[in-house]
Amino acid sequence: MAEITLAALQERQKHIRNFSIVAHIDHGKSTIADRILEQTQTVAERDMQNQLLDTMDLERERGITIKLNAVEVHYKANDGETYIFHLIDTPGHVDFSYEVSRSLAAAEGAILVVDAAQGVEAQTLANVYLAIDNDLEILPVINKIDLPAADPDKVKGEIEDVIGLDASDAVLVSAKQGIGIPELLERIVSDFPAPDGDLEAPLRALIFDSQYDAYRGVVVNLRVREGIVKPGDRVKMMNTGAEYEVTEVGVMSPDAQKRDYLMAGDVGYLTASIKDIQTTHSGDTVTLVDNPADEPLPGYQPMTPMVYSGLYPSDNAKYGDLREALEKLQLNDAALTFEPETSQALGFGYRVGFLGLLHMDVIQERLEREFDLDLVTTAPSVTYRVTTVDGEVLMIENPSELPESQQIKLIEEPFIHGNIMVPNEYVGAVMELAQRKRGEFDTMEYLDENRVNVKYYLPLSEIIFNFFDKLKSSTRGYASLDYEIDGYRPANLVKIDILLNSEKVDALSFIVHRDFAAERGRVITSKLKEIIPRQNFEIPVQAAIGNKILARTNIKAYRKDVTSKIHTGDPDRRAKLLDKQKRGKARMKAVGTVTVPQEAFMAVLQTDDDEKYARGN
Ligand SMILES: Nc1nc2c(ncn2[C@@H]2O[C@H](COP(=O)(O)OP(=O)(O)OP(=O)(O)O)[C@@H](O)[C@H]2O)c(=O)[nH]1
Repeated sequence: MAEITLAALQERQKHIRNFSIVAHIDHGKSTIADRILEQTQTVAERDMQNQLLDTMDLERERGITIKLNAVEVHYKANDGETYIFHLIDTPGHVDFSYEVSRSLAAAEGAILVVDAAQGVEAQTLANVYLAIDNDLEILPVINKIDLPAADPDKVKGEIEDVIGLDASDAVLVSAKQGIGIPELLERIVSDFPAPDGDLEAPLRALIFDSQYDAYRGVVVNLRVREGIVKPGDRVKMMNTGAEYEVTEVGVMSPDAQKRDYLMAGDVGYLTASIKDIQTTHSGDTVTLVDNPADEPLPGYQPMTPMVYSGLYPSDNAKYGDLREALEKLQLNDAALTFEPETSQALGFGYRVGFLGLLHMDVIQERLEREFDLDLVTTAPSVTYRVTTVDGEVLMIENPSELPESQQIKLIEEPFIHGNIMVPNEYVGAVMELAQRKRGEFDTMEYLDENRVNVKYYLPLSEIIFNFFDKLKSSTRGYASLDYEIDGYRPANLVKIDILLNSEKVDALSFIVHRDFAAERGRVITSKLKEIIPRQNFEIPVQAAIGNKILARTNIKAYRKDVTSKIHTGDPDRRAKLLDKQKRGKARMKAVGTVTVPQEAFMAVLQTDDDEKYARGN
């Protein structure tokens, strides 16, 4: 370390380029990242696989990026110099946009990828505005120019008209065929600025993510803004005040590589035998104990969860394990929030806040896979704002906690303002759907001669449940949606309780608009009848508002045991089915006298038109 001069470090800093890739989902971010890794020989050809930066199994299986990933790449440019790129891949789905904003805070530039055949979509806009808000230099890239339907000139026009960015010299790329990647690499060098943090200032490094490693403790991912950090330094987390001695620093390339130091401009990781996960928060600033900075860097806006759901271990003895798992996951997912809750039906669990249903799905699956837990999850709910007759204002995250109707003066629900981008011919279908979901039309803007941005105000509860799937199916996949929260609006809402064998099951209660109550009550009771296995006595299933029964059906008593027989000769298939049964059984909960499978808690999400869709009407 001693022989490295300040001038050498400054020279190195001039060769750093930190950038992120933003795009609408499926426009090709991960494929472009793969090509960059390949052409800079960051990964040997034999180790190359698709979606290299999507390291979680879940990401590969679903073909989506969930987590941001930062990787260091060395590129020898046409000017003969070698540049250090820190490439930060980000997710495209709206549920994960907080990951996008975190990665943008670590970069100076953003590659904006737009599909040459699809053009600008809703999340293209949302993500590029995040980049513009972060003062990043933006380099437009038009990808998939190999497609027969590609129309790069039209897409350039859209980038200029809709986003207001000069796209005349956008890089034309086919990530699939490797076309345009050499030009893209040169443009990264010429268009993006080098970081300019003061190397001699006290250390200030922004934590943008972290993971828990059983051996090394918390691995902190950071962007060094000023100063230098190296092993042996005593560091301090400026917000939590915790102090540690650094054991290792390094970068991901794409595997972890130790370094002697990280300096202003670098994006890398640090370990310090941090076992207490509560001390390390994304958005906190790391400084040196001996030479501390005066002020922390601006952190991140805390995320407000959009949906809440109850998570309960199937086996009550695993309650402590669930808490530990949630704490560890929170380290890696700053948007996850949770607090203890109890349910008469399900016992001890947690009310967990998510950014959307995909986020919920991902968290649930990570808890089950990475922490080996079997969970029962209750139907997701938005947060309702209730004003009582006494003037008290309550935020209700759990429908079963809604006060009795005579105590309620006003119930309000969250609304969103949505941009729905769609070809002309589907505008009618979009409006019909939005109207059916209690939407209020705002305005409509033409993107070009055959595409429109339709703007609606809609209840968040309708959006998170199944609006997006409906939107896709009624526009043959052409519509894209992005939204932001637009505050609370009063609504005529009621709570529906479900009774099994005349006992109220608190975990099955839900809140719905009064106009849809009777219909939903009917759909749900018949759905529960299908899902809940027969037992040796008849089970009445009822939906009620207060004492008023809306719908009722009966689950007949069984006559013989049908579950024990599996009619298949194939031993593999038999083993698989048995395994499924075992897992299925683990996810059942005995509620009073009735055994309720996990699916039943999600039946609430079914609406009558789901049934119609399922029947193809
Ligand atoms: N024809 C063609 N297909 C491409 C090209 N680039 C990517 N694709 C395909 O487009 C699909 C989406 O690519 P990804 O790289 O996973 O997209 P992404 O933007 O990273 O998606 P998320 O990570 O889920 O947000 C994949 O099926 C790719 O094979 C291209 O240049 N040409």
